[in-house]
Amino acid sequence: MTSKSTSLDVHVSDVTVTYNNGHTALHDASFHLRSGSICALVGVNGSGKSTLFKAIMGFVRPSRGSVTIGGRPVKEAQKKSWVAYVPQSEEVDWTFPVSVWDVVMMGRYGFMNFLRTPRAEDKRLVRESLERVKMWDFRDRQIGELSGGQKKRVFLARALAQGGRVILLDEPFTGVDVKTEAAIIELLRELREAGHIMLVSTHNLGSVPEFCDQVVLINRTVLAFGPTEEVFTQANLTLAFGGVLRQFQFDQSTVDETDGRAVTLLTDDERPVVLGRGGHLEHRLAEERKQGEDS
Ligand SMILES: Nc1ncnc2c1ncn2[C@@H]1O[C@H](COP(=O)(O)OP(=O)(O)OP(=O)(O)O)[C@@H](O)[C@H]1O
Repeated sequence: MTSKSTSLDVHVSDVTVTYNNGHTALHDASFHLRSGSICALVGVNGSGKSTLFKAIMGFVRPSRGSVTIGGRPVKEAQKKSWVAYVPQSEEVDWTFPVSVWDVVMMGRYGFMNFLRTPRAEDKRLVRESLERVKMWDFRDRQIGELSGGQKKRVFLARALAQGGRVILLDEPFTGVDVKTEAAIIELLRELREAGHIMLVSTHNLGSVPEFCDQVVLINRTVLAFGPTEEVFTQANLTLAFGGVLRQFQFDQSTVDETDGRAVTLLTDDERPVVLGRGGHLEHRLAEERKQGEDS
């Protein structure tokens, strides 16, 4: 395991991935993630988000370009369990008879011998991780008997138990209620403070400005990458989503006709992103206003 202070920046440089059937799912993709940051990965279905995750995990090999983690090749990062993955619900066989405890213990497999006998340290880390996501009381439950949000938290606990410094989250908010979403976001913020890197694929555009420092907009290549307020513009989102993105413009507030605000909602049918008259992110402004009032 690495110490908390080890910087494990992720460099994706000109990555092209072509599958065995000849399909190029991703070409010339480049971006860079710093320690202690959260980056959203946003794109339509089939735009190459999972392919990018697989390239960072070392499950597919780029035909061109490279991915490095802490300056090392992904194969080395894989051996050291630096990269952890929180899967989409659809990828998991929920009928498989394993308990919550077993799933989180899987995060420790990379540190065990071939008999997979957990040591005291493994058990301690599993317990701590379950407590951290507030799922300790559910440790003996079968994984299939949990709600969508609880399942997500268990897989996040597995990533924590693994000690993953780079955590890839695939659609963590699908099928979870607003309260659970807020709890997951809070946890991701804590992990950011602790120096983790998180790359979060999401269709939930409205929550991205709430917690993501950066955004990668993707459609078979990186269309835009940078700070959220620079990348999350109407023009870029339209470029990434094309006709899928629905736009609503409101020229007047229904609450107070004289407040002079006009907003645009952009949504691909989950939580919309709200842009003000000048195309700025409304969420950021609301937060800045609140901070101003508090200070
Ligand atoms: N193993 C594979 N062999 C061939 N083509 C593949 C393979 N995996 C994915 N693809 C293709 O590569 C493209 C990108 O797929 P990918 O799963 O990376 O997209 P995605 O952005 O994660 O999609 P979604 O949002 O639907 O999960 C798609 O056209 C897909 O059909």
